[in-house]
Amino acid sequence: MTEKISRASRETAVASGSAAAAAAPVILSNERGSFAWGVLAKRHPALIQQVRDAFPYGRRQHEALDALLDESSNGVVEPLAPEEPDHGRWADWGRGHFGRSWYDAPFLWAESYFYRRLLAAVGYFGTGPWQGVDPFAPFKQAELRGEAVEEELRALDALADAPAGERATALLHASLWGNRADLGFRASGESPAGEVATSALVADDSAALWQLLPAGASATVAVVADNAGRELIPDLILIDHLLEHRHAERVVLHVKPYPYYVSDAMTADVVDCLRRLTEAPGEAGRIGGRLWKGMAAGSLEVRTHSFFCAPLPYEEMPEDLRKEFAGVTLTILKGDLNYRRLVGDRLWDATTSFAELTAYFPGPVAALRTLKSDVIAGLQQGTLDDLERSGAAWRTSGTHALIQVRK
Ligand SMILES: O=P(O)(O)OC[C@@]1(O)O[C@H](CO)[C@@H](O)C1O
Repeated sequence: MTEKISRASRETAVASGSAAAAAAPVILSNERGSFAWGVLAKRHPALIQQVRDAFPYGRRQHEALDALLDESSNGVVEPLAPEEPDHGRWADWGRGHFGRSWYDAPFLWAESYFYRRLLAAVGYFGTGPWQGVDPFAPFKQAELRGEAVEEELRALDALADAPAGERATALLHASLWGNRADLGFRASGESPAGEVATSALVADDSAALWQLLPAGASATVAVVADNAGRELIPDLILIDHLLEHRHAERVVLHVKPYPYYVSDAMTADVVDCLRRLTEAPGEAGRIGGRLWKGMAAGSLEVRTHSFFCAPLPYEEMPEDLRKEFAGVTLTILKGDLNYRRLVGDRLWDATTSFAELTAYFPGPVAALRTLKSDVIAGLQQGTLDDLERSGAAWRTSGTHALIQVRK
């Protein structure tokens, strides 16, 4: 099966200095059969249904969900209600998209706005009884209680006595492939988290990553988390390894300030994962205990920023976040969405240099991502040729992954 690549627009390209950006169109969702189209046409309606089924919402929420389903399927983009706290910000970000089809807006914007509107529909920021109730919590919790997590935690016992290098690689890969566990995929019945015969790294700069973090160098590492549960657990285990083996003296874990992209991690999810770890027997429990203490001691700190839920590329990050990333030894960005925001949600020529695209980033940066959307850069020509020849849906199915580093 060959992939139908999303349609893209040069006109909607955001201003960017590089010539490569000028040539790489922004991804839209209006190409029927493309990945982006499928997200809006299938994944979003399925998600509305799942959220609706997961809570005993009242009439008001059901009506708002009906209206969102209708608008996003058949209508034009409507602004956020004036009483929503960030109405002004979204009015700015959405200029040019309101009154037009959702499918004609940049994919990144449309997806991001969909999640914001879903929160509005269920009253997440309202003053009523559903205020602050994460509509995705039941899915996250079920995953955390599931057999897969149980098994992954048990497997840590076998790794406890492995040589440090072997353990480091295994934990880095666990964090990387943990990104395949994305509840957004499951909303529409796709399953990148299943058994994958063709798993492969399309780029592997892990040697550069470890070079940036020699043991004992008092490094601070920023980890920008992606999904909760099955991804955040291995992220936390990797963080413990960095701290234990003195690759980092301090780790700052950045999470979302509110629910986003179904399974994205917030502070509450960090707490749930730490609790899951500490309550586990064996090595998992020991790791959980160390991390719990690390939070109190300041070697592990959780932070959040509204920019993490903004429909913008990292190139447009605000000054405070820029300073934050400039001040650390390495920033590790987890997941597909962070990758799209890091390099720009565009149809790059897949061999465009990753280092050039991320030159604006204020410090060394590593992307750990399974491939779940059309965006890809930094591939060797030979790798690209092999992937294209395979005929597989390698860009979007989550069967492939990458570790890319810009020093
Ligand atoms: O950032 P994650 O969790 O790795 O992936 C999120 C993600 O798979 O969800 C979208 C579809 O809903 C994709 O476009 C995408 O990037």
